Amino acid sequence: MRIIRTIPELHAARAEARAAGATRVGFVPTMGALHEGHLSLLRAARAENDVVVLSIFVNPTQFTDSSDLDAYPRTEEADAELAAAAGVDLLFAPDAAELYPAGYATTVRVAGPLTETLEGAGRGQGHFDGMATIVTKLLLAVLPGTAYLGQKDAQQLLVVRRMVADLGIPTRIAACPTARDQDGLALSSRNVRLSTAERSRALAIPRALEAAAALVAEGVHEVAPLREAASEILAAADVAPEYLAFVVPESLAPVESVTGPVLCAIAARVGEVRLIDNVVLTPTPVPTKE
Ligand SMILES: Nc1ncnc2c1ncn2[C@@H]1O[C@H](COP(=O)(O)OP(=O)(O)OP(=O)(O)O)[C@@H](O)[C@H]1O
Ligand SMILES: CC(C)(CO)[C@@H](O)C(=O)[O-]
Ligand code: BAL
Repeated sequence: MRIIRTIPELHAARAEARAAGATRVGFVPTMGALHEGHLSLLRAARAENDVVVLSIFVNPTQFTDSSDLDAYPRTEEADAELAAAAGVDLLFAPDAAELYPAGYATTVRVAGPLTETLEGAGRGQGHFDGMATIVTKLLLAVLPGTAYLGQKDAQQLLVVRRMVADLGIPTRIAACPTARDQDGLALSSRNVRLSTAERSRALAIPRALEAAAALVAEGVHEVAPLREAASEILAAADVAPEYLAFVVPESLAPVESVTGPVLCAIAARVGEVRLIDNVVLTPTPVPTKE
């Protein structure tokens, strides 16, 4: 595995690989502090490509809360070991000056409801502006055929897909399922900042999602009772959601009943740590009469 710090070096490594006959380039963008969720993305990339590129960059422009940026875990050495073991060929780990040199002045903005609601409302428009900008820059630096993103950040996935389509970036965006700990908590780099007590309270988030999914499986399709059941579980753990949303997965428009796939998404602060998770609810088919 080669560790690469600059964009020209990355372009050269890419050209070298292509000259050697490696045509399929898979890319996994991350902010590091790698966990099994990231590794599942790398496995998907490894299975489908000749060259796997991983980027690790804690992008300052997508953090709208400076204490969140300061506290973001950074574990570069352990990350490099995990990446090499996962079969990464090129680890792109630039510093901020490489991606935002003096005089940098360009922002990529995906406008409209995809970025105004949920995470956009909670973290501010700057979050998705910073994310879209860095993902564009990373895609241009890596020029991958496929980029692998996690469904845990469902809204990010939608925003990236919109942006790639709008800008005509020739990269397929592959969505990978959310990897969870055995107890159901979605893996997240921020989980290391939870105390033991906070971590057990945080379990209310996947349990609330599971409760909504279980009710749908039992044939409850109105959102009101689903919301009530999920809210009760969160409240019992003293977790106040920033949002508990039931929305159309492609448009994020709110729904009142589950007549097709519905994204149920939660953001909640547990102690100092803001966590997100989601599940797609699918209505049970109505049995047809003989
Ligand atoms: N549990 C998970 N399962 C699958 N993919 C994940 C998981 N957690 C993160 N990812 C994906 O990994 C990529 C990099 O995410 P990132 O580095 O922000 O990790 P993270 O653990 O989500 O961090 P944080 O939750 O602290 O923002 C994103 O595409 C994200 O959706
Ligand atoms: C896609 C990403 C690497 C851009 O900084 C980040 O938002 C993340 O880790 O999900
Ligand atoms: N996991 C999405 C990137 C972020 O939290 O900023």
